[in-house]
Amino acid sequence: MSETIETTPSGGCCGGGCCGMQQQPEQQAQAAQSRRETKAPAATGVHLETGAAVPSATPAAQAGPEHVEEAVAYDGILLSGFGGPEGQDDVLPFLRNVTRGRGIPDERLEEVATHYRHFQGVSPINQQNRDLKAALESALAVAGIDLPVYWGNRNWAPYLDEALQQADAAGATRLLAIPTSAYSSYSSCRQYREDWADALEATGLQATMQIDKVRQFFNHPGFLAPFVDGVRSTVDEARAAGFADAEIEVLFATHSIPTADAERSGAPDLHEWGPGGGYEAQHLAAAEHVMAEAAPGIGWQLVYQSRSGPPSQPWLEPDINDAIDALEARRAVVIVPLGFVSDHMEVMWDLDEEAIETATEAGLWARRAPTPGTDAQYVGALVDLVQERLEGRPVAERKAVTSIPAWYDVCRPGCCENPRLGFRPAIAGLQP
Ligand SMILES: CC1=C(CCC(=O)O)c2cc3nc(cc4[nH]c(cc5[nH]c(cc1n2)c(C)c5CCC(=O)O)c(CCC(=O)O)c4C)C(CCC(=O)O)=C3C
Ligand SMILES: [Fe+2]
Repeated sequence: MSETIETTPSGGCCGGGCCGMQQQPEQQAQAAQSRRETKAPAATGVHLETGAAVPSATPAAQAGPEHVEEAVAYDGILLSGFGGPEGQDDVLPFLRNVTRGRGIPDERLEEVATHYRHFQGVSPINQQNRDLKAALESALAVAGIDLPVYWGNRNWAPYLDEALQQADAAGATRLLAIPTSAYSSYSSCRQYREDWADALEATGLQATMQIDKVRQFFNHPGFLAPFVDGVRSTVDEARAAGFADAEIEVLFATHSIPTADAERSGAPDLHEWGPGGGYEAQHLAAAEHVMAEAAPGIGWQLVYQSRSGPPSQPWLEPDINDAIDALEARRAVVIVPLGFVSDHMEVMWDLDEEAIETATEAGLWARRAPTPGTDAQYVGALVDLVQERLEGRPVAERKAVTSIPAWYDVCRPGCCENPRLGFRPAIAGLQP
């Protein structure tokens, strides 16, 4: 860990306020106590700036109300995507769906629409999810799990409502949902849970259908394995192109979110995350693991992309383009789309067009590593997440890497809420 930390300009556990450094003693004591009582996951290791040992919680998670350790006989899997347009006519209606209730001005939508227009209005995300569904179906069959996979999206057809209607028509009453999103935040966790609740209401299935969700899987080894492979081979490509290790920088890119959302991400009642909340901590832990496996000793940072919202509103930083411009001694950058499970517009535009252009203009060699997509290791991780819930596998035996143990099956109260958008009921939480 320390080797990675030394080479990490903005990476590491917190960049300032993490680990209780900015908390009042009373808050620290309370947080420490809740850690003891609940044996909650917490970062372990050495504080970046002070070098002091970070108080380590239990190395493996222990079951609490947020964990389900009993076997459940599910009737099907609800694969849940973001959704994306598949033609020019879909673009604006899709963008209005995504931003409904948020007051995002039309000029901003028009601006985002140009990214889609550039690709004939087609995002690859729906085809990625069709392929993922097919791969998941075969992998489940190979594992001897006889469950149908229903696929529905939050923001474009096929919608979650349709998937629930199909499941209901087949007689299903209990589904295990898989979001195509690995981390904790409003956009990547709570909003899925709210949209599942909405879909139950819209279809009138509230009383007859139960939806649970798999844990956030940012630290499942099968999810991270394609990133390990991608970093290893892209760093090798840079070396083959003649760059010394000290000239290579790995940039782990994820979606920026408002800092106000970040603070509420990832069970904030149980953890002393830094100002970037559980969202940032999970990404840092995942990136540290990937680097330790794939390219120990090479410099890396966590960077953010695709910021929107008014300039007055703080979002997580640094932006990937600013980070590229700030690179001094580096001549080659490896961009890793760590925050995303498949290719989609934010990968094709914000990374492959914009970030690569920024790097090229700065005279840097730049390549992007692949997203997991339908990599067999990632699909295997999804099968394992289903299997652990079917069998009620004890939390301590679940597969998890990084300094954070296996995440919760049931979200903590207040987890990933978004006060700007107001309260909406959600499934799979200790509070609705
Ligand atoms: C954390 C996160 C993920 C990763 C987790 C996950 O995968 O769920 C993600 C994924 C995606 N985001 C996507 C698209 C969009 N996201 C938007 C807006 C926003 N995303 C946010 C966050 C995230 N987004 C936030 C905080 C906003 C601002 C809204 C606000 O005001 O709070 C907008 C509106 C326009 C704009 O604001 O740019 C669009 C069109 C697509 C589909 C791309 C395609 O079609 O190929 C995907 C996979
Ligand atoms: Fe987004």
